[in-house]
Amino acid sequence: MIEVRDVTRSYGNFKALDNASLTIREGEFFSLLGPSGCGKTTLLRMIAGFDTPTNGAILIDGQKMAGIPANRRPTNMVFQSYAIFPHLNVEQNVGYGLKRLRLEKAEEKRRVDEALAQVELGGLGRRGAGELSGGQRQRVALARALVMRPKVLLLDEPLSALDKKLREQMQVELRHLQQSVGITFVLVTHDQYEALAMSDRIAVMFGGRIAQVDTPKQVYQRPVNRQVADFLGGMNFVRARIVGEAEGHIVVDTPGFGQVRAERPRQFAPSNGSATLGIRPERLRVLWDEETAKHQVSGTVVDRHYFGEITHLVVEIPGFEAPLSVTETNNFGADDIPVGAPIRLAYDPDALVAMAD
Ligand SMILES: Nc1ncnc2c1ncn2[C@@H]1O[C@H](COP(=O)(O)OP(=O)(O)OP(=O)(O)O)[C@@H](O)[C@H]1O
Repeated sequence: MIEVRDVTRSYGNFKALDNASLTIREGEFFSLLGPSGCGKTTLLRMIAGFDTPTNGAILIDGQKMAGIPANRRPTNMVFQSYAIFPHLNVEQNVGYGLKRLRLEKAEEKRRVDEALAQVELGGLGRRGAGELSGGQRQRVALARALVMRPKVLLLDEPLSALDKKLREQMQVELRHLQQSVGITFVLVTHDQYEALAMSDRIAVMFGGRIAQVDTPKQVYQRPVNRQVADFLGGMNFVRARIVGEAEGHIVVDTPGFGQVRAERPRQFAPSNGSATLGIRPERLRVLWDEETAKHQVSGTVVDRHYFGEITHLVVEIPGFEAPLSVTETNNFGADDIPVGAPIRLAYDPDALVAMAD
């Protein structure tokens, strides 16, 4: 288990990390997600022991890490530029870190073979580093870290150099690998899809602060504020007036959706009387022909963008301050709806999320 307790990292007056606290559980796939410069690499490097907190403490398995150098920590890091040695073959690259353990030759070979099998590179041990694809090089870098049998594997944007298709394939593989070896993975990424696809839990960070720590579904469906909602994908925002409060819920009124009961936002100051209501574009559904729904709004299509499997519609609704974005699959012909056409949209009130303003 990793505990980050009130950790700040300052450079002069600038705080790269500002009083961050979180707990990463044993065996968890945990991601640090946020835009460039939010402090995620800074936090990862401090867990690894490559950097030191200005204030606060980092504990691994209950032990304070202050003063313990990187090579004495139960962690191992896989870097973005997967720094494998070009003059060594795959086996030599993977076995490199084992040299200082002075194992018996047979034991060393057994561990290298095991690590290569874990990343599905068995049989490629004699290949030169220069004779590998990008995906294979990434696997060598992973094997090189796994061979040290760390309790925690730290990954700094490990897939960012790969093209989209390979990256998606490696995301699945990395997740399987983590489940089969059962060790804790901490991943730094600025790619929300990557974090959502792979993680047990995600810490979303902005400007050196941790905004939310939750499961992928929770951060996506129940973001604590607009910033988190926006970073994790498209979101329609509607300003709402708070007209009632109940246990764990609030009742809000909007000109467009009327009165709805919503889960009470976690970061919420009830005094100011207003909140923001959000709904994801894919939670609005086009109603065709005579179809009706209990909850629906009507408007006009003002723009349309075709993306192959889906179409993105922009819909103006009387009473709404901004047009709604709608993503609809092309199964029923959303790609043929003309701009200017009248349209009705169904929504589930449970898909509306109230956020602090
Ligand atoms: N040695 C340093 N001196 C001064 N400022 C630094 C130093 N290292 C990092 N910073 C600043 O701290 C902030 C956080 O950096 P960090 O590398 O943690 O961001 P990040 O979220 O990992 O971003 P990226 O995805 O671009 O790597 C940035 O504004 C960066 O410029």
